[in-house]
Amino acid sequence: MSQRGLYAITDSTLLADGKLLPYVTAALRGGARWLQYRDKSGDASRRLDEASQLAQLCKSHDCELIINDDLSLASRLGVGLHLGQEDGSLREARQQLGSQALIGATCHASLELAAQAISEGASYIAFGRFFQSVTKPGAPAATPVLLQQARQRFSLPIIAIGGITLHNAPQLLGAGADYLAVINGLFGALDADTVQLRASTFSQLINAC
Ligand SMILES: Cc1ncc(COP(=O)(O)OP(=O)(O)O)c(N)n1
Ligand SMILES: Cc1nc(C(=O)O)sc1CCOP(=O)(O)O
Ligand SMILES: [Mg+2]
Repeated sequence: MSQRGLYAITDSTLLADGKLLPYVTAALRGGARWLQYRDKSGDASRRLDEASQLAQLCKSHDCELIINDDLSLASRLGVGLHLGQEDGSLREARQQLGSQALIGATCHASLELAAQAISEGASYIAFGRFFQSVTKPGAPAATPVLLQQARQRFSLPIIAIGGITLHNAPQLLGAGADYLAVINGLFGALDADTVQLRASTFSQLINAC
């Protein structure tokens, strides 16, 4: 598994109307290393269907698939999982998914939440939001200094999220982020070609740091 890269996150509003597969394909062609399926609908059968298709796509592009919020879907597909503070037990997820599974935790702007997540079995820690986010405007704010502190204290992958664009990404990379988790700055594009170009530019920025 690569240790740095672009972490693309899907959004059911941005990727409605048949855009999910072509836009994700474009992100993977552009070099996204991790993909999170983030769908807040309660439509279990559509979620299973979409996540299964994404699992195939990720496999053929050597990309890790991570399911947001839903341990049972991650377990069913044998893929990774991302849990927020209100999304259930990391220990239970680790137990159910096994020692090799990629399991991430939202840590907001708190090194203590990160230390706790690591002790409970997280494979990566995610901090944010670093900039104003169209997708999640109410998320608590974090600053790049936090990334520097996390870098000094923890050795597992550090993820930055929230309002990230090609323009502001270098600040976070310079402060120590390993992965940039992006929704609107990647998928908020008029066509799939633009998504691919953005993904490859993010990937180049990350590799250059
Ligand atoms: C990589 C990454 N970091 C943070 C989040 C946010 O998770 P959460 O706080 O559970 O919020 P929702 O995404 O579930 O709305 C994330 N999804 N991914
Ligand atoms: C899902 C999510 N979680 C955040 C956090 O800070 O925990 S910010 C966020 C939204 C990320 O989307 P965009 O790249 O469009 O800002
Ligand atoms: Mg969540």
